[in-house]
Amino acid sequence: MSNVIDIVNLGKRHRRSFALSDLNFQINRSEIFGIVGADGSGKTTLCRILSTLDKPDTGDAVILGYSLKNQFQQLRPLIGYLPEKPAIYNELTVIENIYLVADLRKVDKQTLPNRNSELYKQLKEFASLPAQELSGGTKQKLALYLSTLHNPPILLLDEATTGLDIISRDDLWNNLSELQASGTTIIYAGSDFEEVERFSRLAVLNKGKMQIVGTLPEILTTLPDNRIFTIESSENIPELFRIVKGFPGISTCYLWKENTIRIVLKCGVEKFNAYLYDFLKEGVVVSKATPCIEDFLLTL
Ligand SMILES: Nc1ncnc2c1ncn2[C@@H]1O[C@H](COP(=O)(O)OP(=O)(O)OP(=O)(O)O)[C@@H](O)[C@H]1O
Repeated sequence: MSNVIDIVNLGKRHRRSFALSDLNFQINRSEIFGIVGADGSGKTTLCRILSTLDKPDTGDAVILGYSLKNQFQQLRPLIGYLPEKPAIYNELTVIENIYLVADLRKVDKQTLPNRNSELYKQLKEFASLPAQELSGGTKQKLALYLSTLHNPPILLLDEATTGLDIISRDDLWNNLSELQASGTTIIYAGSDFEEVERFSRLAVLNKGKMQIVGTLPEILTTLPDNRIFTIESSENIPELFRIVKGFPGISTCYLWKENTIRIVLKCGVEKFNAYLYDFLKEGVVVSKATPCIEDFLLTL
């Protein structure tokens, strides 16, 4: 598989501290590639650099054969970017927003119905509606259309499904799958861990550093499979949480669902069970769990 993005020693300084340091990885053609990390891990900074809006302070990325640092003008038409807060003119209608961006991108308006045609069809019924009257999901569809109407081979999205309901999310992902099938390379940055299964591969960022790159199963195999457990109880979860957290062999401990705590242990479960038994005689169920991305991120 050929790579379309080759990131080499990439770094970005904000004031005195590094928001990104020494990133190295490749993204292949037609991947849906995830950039995953906690808030503040550097996802937006990386998206802004890859979309040519910001320049790196160290290193470079070669995108479709062009240097990000030295040839960003040639790169701009090849990249679509859907930022966390898309630039949509609320007072303008859907079609006015589309025409405005078409003019800026020097795209012939006659060709618009053939560009990302399925999405165009979906938006057509709202053509004369001011953007401010659109639902969240339809507004995000408009934002996606605006960022792809110049048919970029690379599309970057930052937290694109945040705040959307499950139906709008699925809709957006269907649109992205269609773009991928037509050859677009998609890079999706987000902190919603439910989305990770949609990525062909992902890079995990932690405080601006690249922690790991791989498929989800590859990343999860780095976790100690026999040391991840859920603890369920029908009562006083905050007190149970405090007790569990006090166990010296805990690597990670977090609230998983309303009445379930999830843990990653540094030691065998027997020691943990013995510790727990000293505090609570009954009503607590400890079960082995299948590793998930949250276990990985919270163990960092
Ligand atoms: N313009 C800026 N000036 C100074 N510091 C900045 C600037 N932009 C980002 N930072 C800092 O850089 C780090 C990375 O921020 P960034 O927004 O890239 O992270 P993120 O993973 O996208 O977070 P979030 O998910 O909250 O948007 C943070 O510590 C942030 O405070």
